[in-house]
Amino acid sequence: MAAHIYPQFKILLVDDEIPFLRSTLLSFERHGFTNLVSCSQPEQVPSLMNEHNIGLVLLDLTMPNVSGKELLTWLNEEYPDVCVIILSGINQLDTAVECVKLGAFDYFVKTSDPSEILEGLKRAIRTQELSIENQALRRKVLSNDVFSPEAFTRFVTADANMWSIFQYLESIATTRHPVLIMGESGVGKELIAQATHDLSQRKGPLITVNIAGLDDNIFADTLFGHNKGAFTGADKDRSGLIEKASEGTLFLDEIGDLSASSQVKLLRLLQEGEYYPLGSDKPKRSQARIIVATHQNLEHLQIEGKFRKDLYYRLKIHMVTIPPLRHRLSDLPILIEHFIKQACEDMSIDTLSYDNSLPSQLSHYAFPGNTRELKSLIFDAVSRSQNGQLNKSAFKHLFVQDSLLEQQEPVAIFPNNTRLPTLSALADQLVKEAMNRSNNNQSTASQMLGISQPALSKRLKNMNKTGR
Ligand SMILES: Nc1ncnc2c1ncn2[C@@H]1O[C@H](COP(=O)(O)OP(=O)(O)OP(=O)(O)O)[C@@H](O)[C@H]1O
Repeated sequence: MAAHIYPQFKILLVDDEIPFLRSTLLSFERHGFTNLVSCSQPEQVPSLMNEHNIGLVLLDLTMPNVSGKELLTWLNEEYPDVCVIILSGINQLDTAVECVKLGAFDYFVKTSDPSEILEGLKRAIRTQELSIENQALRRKVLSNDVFSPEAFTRFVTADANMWSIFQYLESIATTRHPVLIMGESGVGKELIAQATHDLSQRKGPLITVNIAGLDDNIFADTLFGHNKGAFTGADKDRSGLIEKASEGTLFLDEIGDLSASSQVKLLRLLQEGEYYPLGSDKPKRSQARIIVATHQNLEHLQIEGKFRKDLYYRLKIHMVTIPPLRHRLSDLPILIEHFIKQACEDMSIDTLSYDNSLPSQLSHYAFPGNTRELKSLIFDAVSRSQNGQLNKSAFKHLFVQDSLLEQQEPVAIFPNNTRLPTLSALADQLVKEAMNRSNNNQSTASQMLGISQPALSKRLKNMNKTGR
């Protein structure tokens, strides 16, 4: 199988000592750093920098013709975005300090423990990756475009916040860092994971594992596989899902349910890129990209001691929170339309017409089950429909709650002994709340408030003018 190319930019090794160059290249390759280029003649560096997409340079200090310090100064001026690590035969503090002042990212003595040099290499790669992602993000924010909208076609939305999330996901889609997707149940996290995988340009598949209910052994067996004889019944070697996802993405759903010991295994996988099949003491390397999702608040779980802090911080390098449907009310009309069409196609019936006021009627409902709930309501309504018209009886129970609310005695929301707000202050508050809930969509907010859109617009202008 062809080795996975990592990192996304090239690492250039410059050293006139050819045996050291060879052994370093071999060691890097063995540890999964395969995107390498090397040279033993420092005067070739400018043309190599020109030819390749180099993000990191490892530089020897003492070389004939051009010294490492001269090259370092040149690189810093010509390629300020490139990270330089000095690998020197000299163990002198003042030389190290001087190199850092000249712009080196790190300094190692060649005789250092190889694992220290590897750790330094990983740090430099991480820093470069984050800097590349930041630049991509900045470009996205400035251009305000989603370049591959087709990746998000399955996630139907007109919501501005969702488009910002798409932009963000697009800019980080090709990195190796994990992505954490948060949001209430049914908001579409799995669709977002799929879109992120589609954008990642990875050749392999998206493999989904639902963590909920998996104990530590089943988690390890499912993900990492086992060797023959690892436990009773393990009559042959079996590879885990992580291997199936090696050229692609592993999506771990319901990550908040991961047991404490499984959290340690996942952390090791993320930190070292390594895992052990059950019954094996030989680690295997994994190149799979990890995406995780949860409907729980991971930060709270971490504060309560139920989720490891180090794992949480690893996972949240790239994090998105999908807003609940009740905060994306402007999506209701297109989602209703979309699900009616989908249901009619599934049930092989002609598309149905429906009452225009349906989105605004449904906008009063909180949708605790989010888009999944809306989808099943619409499918239910379509299945009960006749005569080309959507049957609204499937929504009746939602409206009953509203009419009950209207019949109820008003709840005392102002304590007896406090001053009442004026009518206009209260109206302003209501307007702000409706704008908030509708994500600043005036048409949806006006429906919630029971006034026309021009009336709301006028009110908002007045509030702005008077600074309310
Ligand atoms: N914006 C959307 N457009 C179209 N379909 C959607 C959208 N959001 C969710 N759905 C549909 O709703 C259902 C639930 O979505 P999904 O499984 O992605 O949610 P989830 O957030 O992963 O839920 P859970 O937390 O329960 O795993 C799916 O059938 C999905 O296709």
